[in-house]
Amino acid sequence: MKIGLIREGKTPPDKRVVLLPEQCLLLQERYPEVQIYVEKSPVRCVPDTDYEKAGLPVVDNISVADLLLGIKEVPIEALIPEKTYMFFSHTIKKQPYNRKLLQTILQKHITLIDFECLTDEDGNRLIAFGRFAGIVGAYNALWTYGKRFGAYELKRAYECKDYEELKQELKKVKLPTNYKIVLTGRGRVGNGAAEVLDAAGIRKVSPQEFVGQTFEKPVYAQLASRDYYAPNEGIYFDEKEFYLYPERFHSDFLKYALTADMLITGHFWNPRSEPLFTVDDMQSPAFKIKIIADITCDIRGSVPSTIRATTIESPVYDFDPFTGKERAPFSNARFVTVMAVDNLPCELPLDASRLFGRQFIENVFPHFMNGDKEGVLTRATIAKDGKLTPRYAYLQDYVEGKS
Ligand SMILES: NC(=O)c1ccc[n+]([C@@H]2O[C@H](COP(=O)([O-])OP(=O)(O)OC[C@H]3O[C@@H](n4cnc5c(N)ncnc54)[C@H](O)[C@@H]3O)[C@@H](O)[C@H]2O)c1
Repeated sequence: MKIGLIREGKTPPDKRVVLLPEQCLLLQERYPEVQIYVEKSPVRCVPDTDYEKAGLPVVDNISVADLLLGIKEVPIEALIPEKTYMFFSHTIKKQPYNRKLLQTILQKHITLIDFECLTDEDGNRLIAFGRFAGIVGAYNALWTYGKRFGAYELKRAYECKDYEELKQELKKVKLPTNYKIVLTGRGRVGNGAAEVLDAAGIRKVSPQEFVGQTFEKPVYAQLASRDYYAPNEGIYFDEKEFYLYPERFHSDFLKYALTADMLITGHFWNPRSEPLFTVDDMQSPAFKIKIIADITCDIRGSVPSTIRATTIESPVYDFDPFTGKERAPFSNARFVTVMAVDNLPCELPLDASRLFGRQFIENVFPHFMNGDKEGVLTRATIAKDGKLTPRYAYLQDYVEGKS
């Protein structure tokens, strides 16, 4: 099997890659029938010469490979007919900006396997960048505090060579006594963010302690959905019911908003759920949060002050709860500063790629070699032989331009 690592072609270019040189060698060692080719790229976080040094062919034209691996959407003109591609296509929610991409994939008889759709039988994702989104998101939250209050200067995450250097930077963080950070989510993002807060020496306390006590040191609490959503009827919180019928639950987050200084989100949010709080809540003098790092980053979703995503170059804006408008960062003590970068793992591309590659080798590639007996690849295949597969047939009207 010939695998190709493609050059990322989206603008701005993404520096991440599916496999680092040593991971390519590992895959070839485990599966001698595999040969990996690398398309030349001036932007990848690993220079072409590192692949060459590892003895991997670095080529101008990747059409020699059958299975092509990338991260972001492939430019339409670069799509090679009849190949199998794996990347994040961002088409399964009928994203209008990628309609042409899916149309072209079908026209060119390309097999598209989407990384986002690779799950086990219980629906758990097998490969994702969440941990590094959490790590960079929490770091950016602490960077924002330093800037807003002039307390310390951190390098930006993308200026750090790697995660190790980022952890060294965290030694500069100085938060006041009893500074309280509330963190939502206990999945990949939530746990990645918790890693950074731990590395910054911020003590973890229970949600009950967080609300009810004062502390000599800065603290954080990591919340599960049950800690901040309550059933409309009865008192028993059933997680399965919450995932299936979020409209049967209401937000109980305000008790945290009245005691926390900073919010970092890392939960998954269903649009049928209530937001955590409202803009009216934010107008109350008792609403204490002044910095929100919304890693979840659904626009006007669970956090009403996230009125747009921000960029790595310009990661924060202020939100004025009294007008509902965006303002210049750090421009007024009454405003809430929002960090809503939606491509956080790109700030640490090498570490994020390494983790992704590891998941690819351990959780994904074996399914190519075992005849996909568990149906993992089939479940994630959106297009094949010029047609949508049955699982994704609901995209037909989107492809036809009808929705
Ligand atoms: N800003 C960025 O750059 C960036 C990057 C990656 C992911 N994200 C976002 O972060 C969020 C969390 O991602 P993750 O990888 O940690 O997900 P995950 O599945 O690992 O964890 C999700 C968390 O949300 C909770 N949750 C609440 N309602 C849920 C529901 N209906 N279904 C599933 N889980 C539910 C889970 O209990 C869990 O704690 C997602 O919205 C994702 O899009 C943002």
